[in-house]
Amino acid sequence: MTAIVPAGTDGVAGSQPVRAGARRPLWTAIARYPVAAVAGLCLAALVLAALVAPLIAPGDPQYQDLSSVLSGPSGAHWLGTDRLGRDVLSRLLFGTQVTLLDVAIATAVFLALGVPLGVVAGYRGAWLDRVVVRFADLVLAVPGIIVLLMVVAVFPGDDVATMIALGVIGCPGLLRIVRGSTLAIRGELYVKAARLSGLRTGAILRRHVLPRVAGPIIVQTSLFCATALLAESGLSFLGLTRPDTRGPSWGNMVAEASNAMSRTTWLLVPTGGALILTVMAFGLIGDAVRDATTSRSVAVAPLSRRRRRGPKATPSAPPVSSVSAADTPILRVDGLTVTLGGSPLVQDVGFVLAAGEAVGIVGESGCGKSVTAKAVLGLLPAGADVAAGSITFEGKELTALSDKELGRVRGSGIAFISQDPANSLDPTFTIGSQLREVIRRHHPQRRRQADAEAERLLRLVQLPDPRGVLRRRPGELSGGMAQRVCIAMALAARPKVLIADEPTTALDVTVQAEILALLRDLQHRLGMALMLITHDWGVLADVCDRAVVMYAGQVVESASVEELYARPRHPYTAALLAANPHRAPRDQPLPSIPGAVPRPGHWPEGCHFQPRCALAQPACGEGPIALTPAAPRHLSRCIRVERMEHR
Ligand SMILES: Nc1ncnc2c1ncn2[C@@H]1O[C@H](COP(=O)(O)OP(=O)(O)OP(=O)(O)O)[C@@H](O)[C@H]1O
Repeated sequence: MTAIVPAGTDGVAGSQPVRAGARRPLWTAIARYPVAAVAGLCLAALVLAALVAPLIAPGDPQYQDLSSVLSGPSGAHWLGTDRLGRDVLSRLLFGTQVTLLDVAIATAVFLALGVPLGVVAGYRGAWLDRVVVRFADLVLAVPGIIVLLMVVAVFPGDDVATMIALGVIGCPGLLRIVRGSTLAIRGELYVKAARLSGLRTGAILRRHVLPRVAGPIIVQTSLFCATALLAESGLSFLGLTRPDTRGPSWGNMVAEASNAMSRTTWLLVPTGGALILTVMAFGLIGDAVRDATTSRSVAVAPLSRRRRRGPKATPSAPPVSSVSAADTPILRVDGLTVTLGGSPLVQDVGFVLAAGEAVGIVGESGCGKSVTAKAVLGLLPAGADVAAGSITFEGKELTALSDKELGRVRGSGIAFISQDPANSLDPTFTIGSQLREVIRRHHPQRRRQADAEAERLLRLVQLPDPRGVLRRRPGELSGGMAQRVCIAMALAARPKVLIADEPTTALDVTVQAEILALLRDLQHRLGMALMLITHDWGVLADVCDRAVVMYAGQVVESASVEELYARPRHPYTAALLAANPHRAPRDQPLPSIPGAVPRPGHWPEGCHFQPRCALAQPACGEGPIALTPAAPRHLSRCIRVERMEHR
């Protein structure tokens, strides 16, 4: 057995952070680009000038002083006058109002279509994604200028209609970028962890997805604003939008200046300069946000994109019984077969978990341990389905539940902790914020109460300085601390079953021992059932009461841990135990099992282990072998079980 070091402070407070540096807020990151900051200030000044134009403009923009036409800058007219003697500064200020309002309309439509459609398509996937992508392809395929001219023809002089059309034409670019970013974020472990902790889709999108796609959205928006500004000016220059008689815009001021070009070139300077500077400001802000978001992602290191959410499990066929009776089972898996593309990933898997019991699922890599856990959580990979069998939690059939109902069970009934704590937490938010949200999701309460509960949970998982930890971001925590926070989050809803998928794999040895001791302690104190996935017999012996051994998608043996250690009744268990470094004689080479676990779709007929088994005989390959009692509360899937007894 592995010696467990009592939980202490080693590897908790003193360990090195998992990632260097905390995630900087976007605005702080942008502030590092002075040119962009100046561009931002210029834009802000422009918006302010547009808002207060009636107060600061020297005169009426339409007032004609025919005694002073085409005059240059003077004390009376700071920016001169046009061909009708109208004050250029006043026209520029009022024109800013019109032009910026038009740009704002187009941008609002661009954002209102691009962001929600992109996020929903990327997050939901399936048919919704296909419909949204087809819509984007369709809009992209239609030449934008033709659409704009058609709108201008149908709504002559209506700049609002033209700007709405511009927003629609521009949105597919944004939609595709947001969709792509959301697709990547959806696969992140912390999004999966948020789903497992029972957070609603809206809350996940708001808290975990939108902040991460904000950078690309701002970049695209600033570029679109520049395009909309040029398009608006171009169309009004051509006289295709709002006529000059309804007030100036930058476009019709440029048109006026070009008509007077043969007499003076000055008229083009104020409006042309304002246009160029504004387009440049949008571009510079876009560049700065892009650079800032890139450097932020580099600072926090790429997150893993491993497991994706699968479709809802389909109701199963009648169960094939392959489990022993146990005291008040809280979780019961019976005859479970999961297929992917018609080929089984796990087959006829059965086991029970009694309330307050710790059961270990053990086996080599690729035997189906994680697929079984994902089936229980209703989070199978895309394309995988429960083809047969039943999974009941407190007597409720989970395979028949809707996504929403399963969401309620996840987190509050069955919680999950993964092997990758660092990536299970959203790097953008503080630990306090993430923990508080999960607490309030399951038990609505005031923020102050939730803060106190968060602190209590961090104390429960033996984190020193819980208040300090609540203020930190995941990047500032060591691996051991991050796993303790994940455990605290899993416990927030007071679950009855905790599934831990190799929870110590990513941690160093001392911290591994501390986390295992913590899990065992919590399981006893809270009376929670624990399903621990591991390939380490030492871990199993330290934490679990019973073990379920899996090989090539099947349960091949299940019994109490002591019984398995003392009297394994399946050659695979015996071979695994013999290869266990904790039990092997020191001065002899460690025995290994010849060959490798066959991949799904390549399982042999009959016993899946027989090609690697020293006891195999022709009958082992003749047909399916059932999991049958080999001793009281001891099941084995082997027809040579008697031979095992006499070894
Ligand atoms: N999304 C997927 N697509 C295709 N095959 C998959 C997928 N997920 C799992 N599998 C296959 O299913 C089998 C069981 O995988 P699973 O992850 O459950 O194994 P495991 O026993 O948990 O191994 P490990 O200890 O390495 O996590 C493996 O052969 C794996 O390649």
